[in-house]
Amino acid sequence: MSQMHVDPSQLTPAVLTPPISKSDAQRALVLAHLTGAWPLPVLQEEPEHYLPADVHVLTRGIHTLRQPSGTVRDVDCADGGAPFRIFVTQAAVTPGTHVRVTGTPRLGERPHGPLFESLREALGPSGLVLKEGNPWPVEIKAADRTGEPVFRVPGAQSSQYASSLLLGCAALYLRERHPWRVEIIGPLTSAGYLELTVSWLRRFGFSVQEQEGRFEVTGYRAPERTPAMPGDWSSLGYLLLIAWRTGGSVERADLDSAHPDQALVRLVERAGLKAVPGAGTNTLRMTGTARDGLVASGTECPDLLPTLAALACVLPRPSTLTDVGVLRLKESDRLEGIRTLVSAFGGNTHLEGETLTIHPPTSHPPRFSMDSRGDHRLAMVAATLSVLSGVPLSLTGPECVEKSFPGFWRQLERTGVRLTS
Ligand SMILES: O=C(O)C1=C[C@@H](OP(=O)(O)O)[C@@H](O)[C@H](O)C1
Ligand SMILES: C=C(OP(=O)(O)O)C(=O)O
Repeated sequence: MSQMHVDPSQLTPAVLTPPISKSDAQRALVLAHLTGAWPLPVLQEEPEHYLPADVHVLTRGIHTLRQPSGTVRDVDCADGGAPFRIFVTQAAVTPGTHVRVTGTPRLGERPHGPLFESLREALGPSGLVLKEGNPWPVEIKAADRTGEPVFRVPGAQSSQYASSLLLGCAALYLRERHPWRVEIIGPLTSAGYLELTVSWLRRFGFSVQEQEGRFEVTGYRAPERTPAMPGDWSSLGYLLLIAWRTGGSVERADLDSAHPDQALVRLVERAGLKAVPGAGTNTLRMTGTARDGLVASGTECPDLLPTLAALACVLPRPSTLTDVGVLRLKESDRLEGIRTLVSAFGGNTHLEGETLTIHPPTSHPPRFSMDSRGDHRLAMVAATLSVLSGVPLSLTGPECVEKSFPGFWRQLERTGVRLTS
């Protein structure tokens, strides 16, 4: 595992650029495939080295589904939760498909059972084969017919099950020309991501009816143009905080995006920070002086909580993160990761039920160390804390940022941070 030293002693203002959002791109990829807009022009225009690895993962998966059927094909989903879950449903509803899917050990450990069960319940009687290895490979032979047009799935662990199934409903609607729906059992976590899926379906011309936990695809009419791809609000979270500290700005910060992590703009206001327009379209900078702690929920914006935890370490008062249980189910146990980061920086955390309180340190340490545990967000969040505090960081495993933000280290260098191995 490689080592990186982050030296934030000579910061300078810069205009910083996030990558496109992998969550938006994954939805657009599937819908482009289904509606005849493949390959998606906006992705072709993006510099190859700036595309999140998870976008490549799903692109390869869909490419497989577009090949003539007949042979068993292997698909590697690497560490991609959403790409894997989205791909599984598309494979299950694409007649003639027979694939063997693999991924990292961590992806294999993450929960997928409710999605598999939902697919088996709806499509198993119609010929779907979905066999789990230990945990890999997951073998899928598509259903050749269908039955009752409904997928039922629990909402508690992940919104990705419902998003994946709703994209499956779009595929089945186009095939059968009658409505298909997803019924969510119990409360839905990360609901904003299912709304993101609905918003992409609509942008691609699908009609979606929503009513008390039921999401139904009821129509399709080709749109006049393919929608634009916004900058990634999860990545904008790190960059906006870095811009606050360095006096720089960020571009591609589209405030009309439907991404849940746009909540950052509202959530930091409690701490005394404000995002204001910078020079240029969709350019923002951050002003204000830290005066209080933060309050944020893992149900609203799970991927933002590690970023907010980094900010919490440099605020004058404690911060509260609620509904943190879902963080255990990500690329690493991020609840544990946040607690480790705060304590490496000299602060304290207190967990009561699903609520984590972060007490910032009274004085900053001379330096701190962090192991990313292969989790892109922990790597970028540790580096963000280093910039926010001016404290040098020794980071183990920096390369995992590829998953969502391959250009992260280059952006950090633009703002004067010196990186050495
Ligand atoms: O649908 C998506 O693109 C995502 C949904 C969220 O996951 P959960 O719904 O599992 O919380 C989020 O954490 C993940 O990074 C991306
Ligand atoms: C949880 C994440 O992604 P996924 O679930 O798609 O692996 C993430 O990017 O923070």
